[in-house]
Amino acid sequence: MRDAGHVEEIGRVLDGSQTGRDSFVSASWRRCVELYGMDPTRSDPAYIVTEAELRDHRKQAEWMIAAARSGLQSLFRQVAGQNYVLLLTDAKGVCVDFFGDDLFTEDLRSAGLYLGSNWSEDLAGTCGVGACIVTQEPVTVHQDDHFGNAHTVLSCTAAPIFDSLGQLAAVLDISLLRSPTPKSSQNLAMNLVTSAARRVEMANLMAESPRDWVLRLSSSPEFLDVDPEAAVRLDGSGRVLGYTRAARRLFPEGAPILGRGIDEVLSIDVDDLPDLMRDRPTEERVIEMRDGGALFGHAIAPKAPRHPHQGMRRGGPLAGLTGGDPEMNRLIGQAERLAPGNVPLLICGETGTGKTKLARAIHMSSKAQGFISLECAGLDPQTLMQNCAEAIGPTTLLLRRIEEIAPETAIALGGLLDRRPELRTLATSCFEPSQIALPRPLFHRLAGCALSVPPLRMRRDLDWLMSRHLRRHAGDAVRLSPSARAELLGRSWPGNIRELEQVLDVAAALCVGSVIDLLDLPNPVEVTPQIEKALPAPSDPWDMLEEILDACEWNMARAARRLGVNRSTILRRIRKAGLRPPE
Ligand SMILES: Nc1ncnc2c1ncn2[C@@H]1O[C@H](COP(=O)(O)OP(=O)(O)OP(=O)(O)O)[C@@H](O)[C@H]1O
Repeated sequence: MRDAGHVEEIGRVLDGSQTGRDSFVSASWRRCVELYGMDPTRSDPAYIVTEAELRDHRKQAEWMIAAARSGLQSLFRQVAGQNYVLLLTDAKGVCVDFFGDDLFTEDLRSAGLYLGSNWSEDLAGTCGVGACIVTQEPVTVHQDDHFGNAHTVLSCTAAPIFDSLGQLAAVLDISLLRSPTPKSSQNLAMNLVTSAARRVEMANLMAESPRDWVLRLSSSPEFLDVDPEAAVRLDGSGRVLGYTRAARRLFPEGAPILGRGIDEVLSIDVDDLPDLMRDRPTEERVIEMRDGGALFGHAIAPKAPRHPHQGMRRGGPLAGLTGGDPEMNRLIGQAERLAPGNVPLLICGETGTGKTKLARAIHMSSKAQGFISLECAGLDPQTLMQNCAEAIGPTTLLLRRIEEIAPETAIALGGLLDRRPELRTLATSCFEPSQIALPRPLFHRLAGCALSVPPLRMRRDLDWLMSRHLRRHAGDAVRLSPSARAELLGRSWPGNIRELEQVLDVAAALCVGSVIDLLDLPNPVEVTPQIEKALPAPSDPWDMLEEILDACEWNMARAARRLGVNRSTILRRIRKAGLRPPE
């Protein structure tokens, strides 16, 4: 009776009645009859391609099968024991990979759920894979949503997988031989299959992008690094070379995406990508969208650049750091010449002047492939070693605020650099080189050349920095009134560019309309000498003298070598500190 009712309902839909079916199902039924000339009363068996045809289909889909395999395996593990079967079909609907429970092989075969079955709509009628190919959207075709009577026991949920150029490449289908009657019972299957399809697209994009930047995006900071929602692959000038399906939403509906500049839709350009790398806290990796809203970004640098300097926009990431200030131009000139070599660099300057940004730009202009960034305050020797253990080949080791390194970590670092010549250090410090309290040998290992970043109050490109920040973070329309601009140009900026950015962000949020006026500017925060005094003093390696002596079994010569001083200094310090060797 159910079969007769099904045929009768198809008839009513063809006559234009609404029967409560999803509209994509009704549309598919109409295509089956009117376009493919199918008869709902016939129970046609599944269409299986020949062995030779299957080999061809699998060969063409080889790259997708490889990209999808581990995703499918983990999805199958999640649904193990629940009678689901997973199919990966190519864009024509032919099943090229298959995961099912061996117990049901015969049942699955007779339902057409196995390798080589063709689920395109014109052969199989309304079905999950077929409807997904036509609509290019995830769908559930549940029981008598199917057109042919042969399939009305099945429930099929399918999601499309797109290649990085936006073309449909495959369909991932999760099917049940027997399912509960409500279609909503398949909501979980829908979530599983769409997430798995998204991950396959991500894996595919990553696999084809070792020489390009990839920007991963997520609306939730918690999932940014582990399971991002979308990703784009970018060339050296920030143009889109590839994308996952979910990244479409960033771009205007219907407009082409490939070749567009990422700065057209997000408030960043290619020079900002190093600031979005994983070593930065997630909450600092916020990207504003041109049409409002914000996303969290995770940029992955090319593993093997096409050529150390090739591919980046003319001038490269270093040139993007100056707006014509003569001191900055001189510094950038030095950095450009030093970047490709292996000389360890010590980058000094006040807080917020852009030392870290300069270090990242130097890394991007170097031959190094790996990039490790560590904050020295609180860094223990184990964490240092663990972070460096996985580095293979030429690697940049960025040590932020080297003046805060603990003595035992400084000792470990010296040993590490001895053993691992492929690590090139870039160290930053808020102190002048002469004020940095480090054992001499280590200091010289880190400071092959010292670069000094000028404070903002000395820079003559403040105007350029302000306009650039406003353009990227507040939108093209927002500008400064002449009096607000004059006030900002006259400030002393103890917090340097970081402070400037915060002042502009606050002003842009407070201003009414698109002009920032004097009253919109937050008052400058002056750091008083008392506050400065309260800041922790740089750590002193002599505080660790006893531990160092213990580690050297009280051998004065060894301890002297570790601390980079002579034996008599060690003896003098031992006396001064009243230390005694253990009994
Ligand atoms: N040349 C520049 N052009 C534009 N923005 C810059 C430039 N240099 C730094 N910035 C911005 O200024 C902020 C501070 O930069 P960064 O973290 O590199 O400073 P820093 O000197 O390393 O600070 P600290 O020593 O306090 O860690 C960041 O938001 C960075 O993007």
